[in-house]
Amino acid sequence: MASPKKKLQGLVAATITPMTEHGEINFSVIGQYVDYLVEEQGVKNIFVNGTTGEGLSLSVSERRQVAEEWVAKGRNKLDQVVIHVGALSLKDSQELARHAAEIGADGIAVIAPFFLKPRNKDILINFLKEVATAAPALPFYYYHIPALTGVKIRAEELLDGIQDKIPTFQGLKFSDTDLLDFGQCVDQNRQQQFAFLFGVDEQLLSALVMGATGAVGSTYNYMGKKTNQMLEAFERKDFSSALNHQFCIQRFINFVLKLDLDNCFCWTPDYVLHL
Ligand SMILES: CC(=O)N[C@@H]([C@@H](O)[C@H](O)[C@H](O)CO)[C@@H](O)CC(=O)C(=O)O
Repeated sequence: MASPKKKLQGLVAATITPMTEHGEINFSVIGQYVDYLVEEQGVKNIFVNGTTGEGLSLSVSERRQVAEEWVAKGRNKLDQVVIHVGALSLKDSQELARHAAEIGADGIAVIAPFFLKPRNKDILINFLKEVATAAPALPFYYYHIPALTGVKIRAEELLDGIQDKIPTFQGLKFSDTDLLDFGQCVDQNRQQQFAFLFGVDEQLLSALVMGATGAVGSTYNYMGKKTNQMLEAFERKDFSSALNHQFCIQRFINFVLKLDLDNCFCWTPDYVLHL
């Protein structure tokens, strides 16, 4: 079984993929980006090529290069670099999983295929297993984001017996607001050492109460420091302060939502600069 250096916990920034004005990846800023996360935001884990990183809009070649650059620039600075390798093509996904292992990533994550969707848990597990098998030494995370994939198979159902099928399964990245499903994932797997990573930044405090062990999100790129204050308050059982931090984060996110930005889905620091 894959054994990570240590369990993935705390904040994980879902990184933006920096682009030039000509639509090419701007590799030159990734080193500075790592330093910014670590030094200014106190965030030492990253999730690359996910939703925020627009991994599914990049070519396989671009995804490989982006992953390589983050791993290289994060070496000896970041704790863990998880690469999202989900794709509609199983072969692409397997190639990206193998590549993540070769370059020394700390884990891989996969979303459900979202065009010809798996009709049930077994079909989805089989797909995930085929990808996980391509990187047998890497911790594997399932990335549950039903609002975007349209795959509504409950995470709780998926996790039932998952390590029998996917021995490298290490945790769940849960990007959904269904706290019943999330809570039951935690409750029914207390004997396991899974990472339960919540992905709705504006509701993280509720998920901490349910047993989240960490969080993956876009806003930790620039509100990592603030969110870390909330995690610290929660840890010392100062729930009033934790709630104040969460409300502050919510006010920001609510403000951005009200901007009604046409076709803008990513939560980039540009928004912050406009505040
Ligand atoms: C749909 C979406 O982009 N969700 C974000 C959240 O961090 C989200 O931006 C935040 O909660 C604000 O709504 C993350 O769950 C996505 C994520 O972790 C990723 O980029 O892979």
